[in-house]
Amino acid sequence: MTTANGHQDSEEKFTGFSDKLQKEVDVIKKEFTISKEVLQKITNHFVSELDKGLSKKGGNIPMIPGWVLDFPTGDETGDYLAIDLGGTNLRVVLVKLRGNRKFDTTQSKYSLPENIRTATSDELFTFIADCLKKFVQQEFPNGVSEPLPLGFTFSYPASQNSINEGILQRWTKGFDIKGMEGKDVVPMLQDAIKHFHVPIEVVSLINDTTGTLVASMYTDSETKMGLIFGTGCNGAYYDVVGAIPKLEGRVDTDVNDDTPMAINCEYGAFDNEHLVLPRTKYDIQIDKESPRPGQQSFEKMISGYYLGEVLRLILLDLASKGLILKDQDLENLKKPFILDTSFPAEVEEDPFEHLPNVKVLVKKFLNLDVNLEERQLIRCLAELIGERSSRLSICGIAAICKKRGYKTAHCAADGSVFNKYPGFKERAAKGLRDLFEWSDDQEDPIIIVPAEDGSGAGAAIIAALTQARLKKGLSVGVKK
Ligand SMILES: Nc1ncnc2c1ncn2[C@@H]1O[C@H](COP(=O)(O)OP(=O)(O)O)[C@@H](O)[C@H]1O
Ligand SMILES: O=P(O)(O)OC[C@H]1O[C@@H](O)[C@H](O)[C@@H](O)[C@@H]1O
Repeated sequence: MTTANGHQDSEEKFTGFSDKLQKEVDVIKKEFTISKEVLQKITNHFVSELDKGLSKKGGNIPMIPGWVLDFPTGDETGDYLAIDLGGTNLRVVLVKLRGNRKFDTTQSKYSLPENIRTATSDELFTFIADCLKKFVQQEFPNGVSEPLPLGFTFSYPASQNSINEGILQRWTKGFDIKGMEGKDVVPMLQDAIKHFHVPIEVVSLINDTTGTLVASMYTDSETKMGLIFGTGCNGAYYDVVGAIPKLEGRVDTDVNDDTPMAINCEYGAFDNEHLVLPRTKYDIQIDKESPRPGQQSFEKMISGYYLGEVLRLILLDLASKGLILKDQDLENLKKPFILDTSFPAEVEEDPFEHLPNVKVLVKKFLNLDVNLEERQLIRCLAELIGERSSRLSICGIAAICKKRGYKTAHCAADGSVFNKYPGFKERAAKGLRDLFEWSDDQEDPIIIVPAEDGSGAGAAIIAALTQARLKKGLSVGVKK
């Protein structure tokens, strides 16, 4: 019975799905559940793919040398600007490195304009330069005596022959700005900054995971990798130059086999050849309808840009079979990407048995009225999608540990899915325990910890490391 305020009263109990719906749920549950054995199989293939990415021949995973050739000491100092062009926001950060593993940051966050994913490159860099101009005027009202050094965090796969270069390999996360793939984005930013007469010099281009790695290492020397679970997914770690065959003969004389080299894995591209990941028909449809079909297979199953879309496709599928939402207007449900990942996240956070918050959420996002059975279904699907994302996400972590032989590690993670998706942290830790078969009575030797601000402080520290190398006449890229 429904009470006056539209909520189910406490008498009504959920007694299970109808037989036909239960059958569908059982199939979906099987497809979305990742067993320990499957985790282990995926991870072993992941290790060989990381190796392949560093080979001269290459493989699915780009494994991009990031030209960060030193570990942070924690004593770097100075004022640096950083910008972070992510999948959802542009952040501008002023970082004051204090040394002694301490830094302060001031930041402003600007939502990316709605159309930015398909705008022109001029519009993108004008938007960025305009945000920088506003920020510098706000933070330095009396102007600056010399151009501010800037670390540019560019969260897309960009090849680098040096630290101040970034040739966009391909767009990800639904971006499709023409004329930028294959081009160096650093001069594009520097030209826009000059055009707006902003006193800034772009010193380095980094990936947000490289920044996360370095910033977290600055404050925690146990850090072994930097990870992002946000709009997209990715990881960075330090290898050594001698273990990177594709760099053979390409480095300067001041670099030897033991020199550290930060690697931006770009592992969202893992298994583009579809050998091990258990893709469902919903994953296949998302890939087919994306601007870059065949790319970022791993990312499209686990990251923030897509989790809401997976849920939408399943609901639409079950509605089209007449199992749910009968006689309702599905106009909104038919709109791609109408559900961002905050939707399944908030569904999972509804603490009440009758899921009243789910009712409100579905009305708000989809303009649909859902009964108790449909609310329970949405909850069940959100949990399956969230659990699959968390468990698959640890395969990249485990693969880096196996490849580098790390028996213990602090894995520094950032991004809204890691920070805000309910249960992500616990589910990921459980996935690592399952995969490595650690006994329950021991402390987890490999743990995922909250990262420092990689795309802000990390970019600044890398700019500082780069300036220090240049001052000593050391190389910051392939030999001239
Ligand atoms: N409560 C939430 N739980 C999980 N994911 C969320 C939540 N809110 C937003 N998101 C997702 O997080 C992504 C934004 O990630 P974030 O790390 O904040 O930005 P960026 O990826 O640009 O660095 C979006 O895809 C969004 O759908
Ligand atoms: O911080 P975001 O926007 O979620 O990005 C995470 C990852 O998203 C991937 O799509 C990019 O190729 C990576 O470079 C990036 O690190």
